[in-house]
Amino acid sequence: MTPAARIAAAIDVLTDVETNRRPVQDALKAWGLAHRFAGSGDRVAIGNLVFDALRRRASIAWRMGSDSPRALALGAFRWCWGKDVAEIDDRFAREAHAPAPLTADERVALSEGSLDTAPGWVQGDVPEWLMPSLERTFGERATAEGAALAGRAPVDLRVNTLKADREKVLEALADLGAVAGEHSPVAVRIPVGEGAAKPPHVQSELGFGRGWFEVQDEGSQIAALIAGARPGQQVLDLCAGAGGKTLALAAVMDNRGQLYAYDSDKRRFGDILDRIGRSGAHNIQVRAPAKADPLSDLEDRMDLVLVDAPCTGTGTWRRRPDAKWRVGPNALAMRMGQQDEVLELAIRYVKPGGRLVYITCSVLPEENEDRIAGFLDRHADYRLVDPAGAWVSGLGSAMPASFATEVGERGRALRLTPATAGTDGFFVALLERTVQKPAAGRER
Ligand SMILES: C[S@@+](CC[C@H](N)C(=O)[O-])C[C@H]1O[C@@H](n2cnc3c(N)ncnc32)[C@H](O)[C@@H]1O
Repeated sequence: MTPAARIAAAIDVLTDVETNRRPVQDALKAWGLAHRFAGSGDRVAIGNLVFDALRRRASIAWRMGSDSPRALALGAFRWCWGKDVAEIDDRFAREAHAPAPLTADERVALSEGSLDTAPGWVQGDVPEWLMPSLERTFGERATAEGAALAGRAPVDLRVNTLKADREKVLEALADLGAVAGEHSPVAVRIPVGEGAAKPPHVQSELGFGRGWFEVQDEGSQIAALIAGARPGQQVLDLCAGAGGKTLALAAVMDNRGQLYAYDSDKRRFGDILDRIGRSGAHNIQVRAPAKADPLSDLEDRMDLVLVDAPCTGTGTWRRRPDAKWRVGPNALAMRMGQQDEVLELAIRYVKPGGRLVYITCSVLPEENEDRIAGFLDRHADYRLVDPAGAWVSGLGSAMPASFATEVGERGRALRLTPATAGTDGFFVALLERTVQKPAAGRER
């Protein structure tokens, strides 16, 4: 397919996403099934253009004076892929299956469209209703943080230290341009290309089948590394999903002790058993929800309970840009309720002196600092542990000061973002249950 025909296809896919309210991956798949002649390079290019258009939807719409699928695709080609109007005009005139020629208004917008007078939420490509929350989190940096969340994300791998070390993985993936991650000592990063560049398919590498590495954002790795799991401990991953953090914890525990992986929705386990098999971890028990409480034997016994809470996923907007424009106030309120609920569930299992680690992949204070402040108000027998010490023990380096976030007057938690850490957005609060009984009136 010609580049112009790919733009036409991207317009079709964006139209499908808009009119049928379809997830973008489903719309891309449907387009592929209906256009079997398209090669893999075409599919990647069309997908890249669609994702870029959604990442920068607000700023493109502002410059184009329209948020139609055509305006978004043209704008992405212009501002995300760096093509000028002359090239677009020329391609549309010459190439087969091109979209209709540019109108005079489109030509003006594409050559002169500017963000100089645009509000912060447009410049940062964030939903307008969330701007106050982002300003609460980031202050004056809200626009820049939003813009960083509107970029493309690299492919991050976590080296599985049960089977390999970082040197070995770097060597095996040298052809893909793999480099060591900046913070996590077990991170390998494959930088993302521009325009129509194909992302690496790391699952077809031999090292993947051998269990040498897993795909996991460096921020998610850091969350697991600072949680404080130790070999020989009893650990519960209460919101395990497909086991991304479970596997990272298993590697830290070096196959010693016991790790329980639970999720209230068994469909979320996905391929967790295959992943565990590949990883060489022998100390993981997966426990599925059942009529009789499947976790009752763990009460008051866990050294560590990890709560990787359900959240709006605002920290993963680079990877799921369509979710950015779909999330609304009701979804946020629902998540906050679930977060309180799962924290209340988690404390059943933490032993006196044990640790409760709360994680979200969100940057909204409503899901992070507010939830933890509320939790600490309700539970006098918990205190917040500063992440700087945990960072030193878990990562073997000093935590950059800008990664700390205040939880009211209660202490500090960790916040990572694409702008500050080059990772997805993550929040991690380390909570410790005191050994003493709580004061009267503040029972758990
Ligand atoms: C952020 S995802 C977990 C991702 C996973 N830990 C990983 O690293 O790949 C949150 C998970 O929490 C689960 N969940 C939500 N409420 C829960 C509850 N009350 N108890 C246990 N799991 C819950 C959801 O089903 C979902 O799979």
